[in-house]
Amino acid sequence: MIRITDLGMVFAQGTPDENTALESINLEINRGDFITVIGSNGAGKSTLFNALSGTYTPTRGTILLKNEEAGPERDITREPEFIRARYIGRIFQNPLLGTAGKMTLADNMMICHKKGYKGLRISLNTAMREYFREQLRILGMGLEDRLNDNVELFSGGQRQALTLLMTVMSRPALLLLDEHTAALDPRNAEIVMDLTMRFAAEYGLTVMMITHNMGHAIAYGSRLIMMDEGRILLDIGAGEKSRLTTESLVQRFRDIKKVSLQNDEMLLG
Ligand SMILES: Nc1ncnc2c1ncn2[C@@H]1O[C@H](COP(=O)(O)OP(=O)(O)OP(=O)(O)O)[C@@H](O)[C@H]1O
Repeated sequence: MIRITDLGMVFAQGTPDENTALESINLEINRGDFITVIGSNGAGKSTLFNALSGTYTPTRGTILLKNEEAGPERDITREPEFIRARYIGRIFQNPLLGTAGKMTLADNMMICHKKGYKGLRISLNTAMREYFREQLRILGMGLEDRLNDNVELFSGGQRQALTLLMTVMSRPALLLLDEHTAALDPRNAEIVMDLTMRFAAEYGLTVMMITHNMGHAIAYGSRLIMMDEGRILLDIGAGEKSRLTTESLVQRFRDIKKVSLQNDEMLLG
C-alpha cells in the first residue's frame, strides 16, 4: 500500500553540521499492517514519520502510495503535508497537540469532521451533535455529556483519547503514532492503548507506532521494525513476532551489530 524506496534524509547538507538521519530506508507497508517501531535515540524513527507525513522532504528516494486495490501507485514524496493530512493521521506524545484547548469539544469535532470537505458548510445541527455523542460514547469517559466544554478542561488522558477518536473518525489510510501514550500516567496509557487496538481492529487501520517500551513493541501489532543509525536493522513479521521475547530481540540486535549490551535500555535509551 505504501512503498518506500531508498529513502534518505540529510540535515544541513554540505555544512559542518551535516547530519544523516536516514541512510537508505526500504519498506513496504501493507494495508492492515500494525507495525511497532523501536530504536535508540537518534535512530531516525521520527524523521521517517516526518518524511511519511510530509513534514520534511527527504533528500533522496521515493514514497509511493496505492490507496485502492485497483488504482495506480501515486508518488507522494513531495506532496505537501496539509494534503497528506487528509489521509495520513499522526498523533504525538504531547496530549495537548491534537486538540484546540480554547475551543469546545463540539467545535473540535466539527473541524475534524469537516476535514476533506473543503468549502462545504456543514452546520452543527442536532443530528451532528447526536453523531458526535455516539462516537464519544465509545471512549467510555463520559465526554458525550460535555460537548459544550472547552477541551482545555479535560485531562491529558481524555485529550489523547479524544485526539485518537478524532483522527480515526476520518479512517486514515495510514495512522502514525509517535509514542502517543508515553506522556500519560500508566492507567490512562493503558486506556488509550486499548482504544488504539480496538479502533485498529474494528476499522482495519494501517498503523505505525513508535515506542520506547520494548514490551509494548512485542505485545502489540503484527510486525516490528527496529531502526538504528538511519537504517532498518530488523523487520519481523507476525509469525516470528508472536514468539519474540525482550531477550531474543536484544540478542538479535547484538548479533547484527556485533556489540554486547547489558540490557534493553541500552538499545532503546
Ligand atoms: N530538524 C532537524 N534538523 C537537524 N537534525 C535533525 C532534525 N530532526 C532530527 N535530526 C537529527 O536526525 C537524527 C535522527 O533523529 P530522530 O528524531 O529521527 O530520531 P528518533 O529515532 O526519533 O529519536 P528519539 O527516540 O530520540 O526521538 C538525530 O541525529 C537528530 O538529531
